[in-house]
Amino acid sequence: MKKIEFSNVSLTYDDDGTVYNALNQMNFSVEQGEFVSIIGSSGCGKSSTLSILAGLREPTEGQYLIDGKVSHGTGRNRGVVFQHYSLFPWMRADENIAFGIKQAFPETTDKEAADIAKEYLEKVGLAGFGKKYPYQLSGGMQQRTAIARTLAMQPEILLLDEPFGAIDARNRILLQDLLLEVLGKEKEKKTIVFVTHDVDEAILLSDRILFMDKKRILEEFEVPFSRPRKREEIFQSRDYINLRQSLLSCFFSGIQEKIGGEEVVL
Ligand SMILES: Nc1ncnc2c1ncn2[C@@H]1O[C@H](COP(=O)(O)OP(=O)(O)OP(=O)(O)O)[C@@H](O)[C@H]1O
Repeated sequence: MKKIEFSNVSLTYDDDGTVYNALNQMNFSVEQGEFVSIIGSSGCGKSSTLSILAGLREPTEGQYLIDGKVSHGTGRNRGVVFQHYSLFPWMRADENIAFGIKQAFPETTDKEAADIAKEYLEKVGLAGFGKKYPYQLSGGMQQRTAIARTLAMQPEILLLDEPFGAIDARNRILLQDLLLEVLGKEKEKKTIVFVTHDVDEAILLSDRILFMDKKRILEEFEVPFSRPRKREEIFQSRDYINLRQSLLSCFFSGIQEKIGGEEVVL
């Protein structure tokens, strides 16, 4: 069943009278429970796509459907994690999570919200860090907290906009593995749209990868690995090498046109 459907979505930004077309007649869909990554060069419109899906912007033309119904604005069925951790600096980690829970489920008591916050902190490997303020946590720990907050709000759809983009290489690996582990344990399988520049990250995490350029989806690739996944096994397989090569070719295929020359040496 289609959980998300983008139908001829265009988006223009009006920047003080200068109109810029960021998305052009974009079409794609995501199945219920599917993990889809969107990759593409900087400025191709990935974040704009996600902001429409999150309900933070409305398409200028076209529409998007969730569960078969045209959607507008934000909603409890969607949770977003951004690259910058977006925690409230004046709240402790557990309070940040409990606040999210109370926003999503206002009927929850303070005690229930605190218990759920504790449970989710444990899930992301931060048991014992609930009383810390964001400035007392590393970037990776802050992002774990942001992921815990979003998951604790129990969205059906998880939207992640380069969530590990600001994390160092070692912690990035730990967080990718953690995300796979945590998602694998959720009762309901989430539908996920994940924006990244990182080809390896997209292959490791996704069921399908959409390559974006020229303000729309240009190609899509099925990721042929079963779950649970082991990074070492995947990265040594022939399928991985072939898929990686195909994705990199997408990135480089327009490069002559972009830099304006015939003689490109890579
Ligand atoms: N608020 C805005 N006003 C005007 N133009 C914008 C605005 N936000 C984005 N754009 C432009 O729209 C285009 C798409 O931006 P978007 O952030 O969606 O790309 P992206 O693929 O996510 O880029 P990156 O990978 O660098 O984050 C870019 O050319 C950007 O400059």
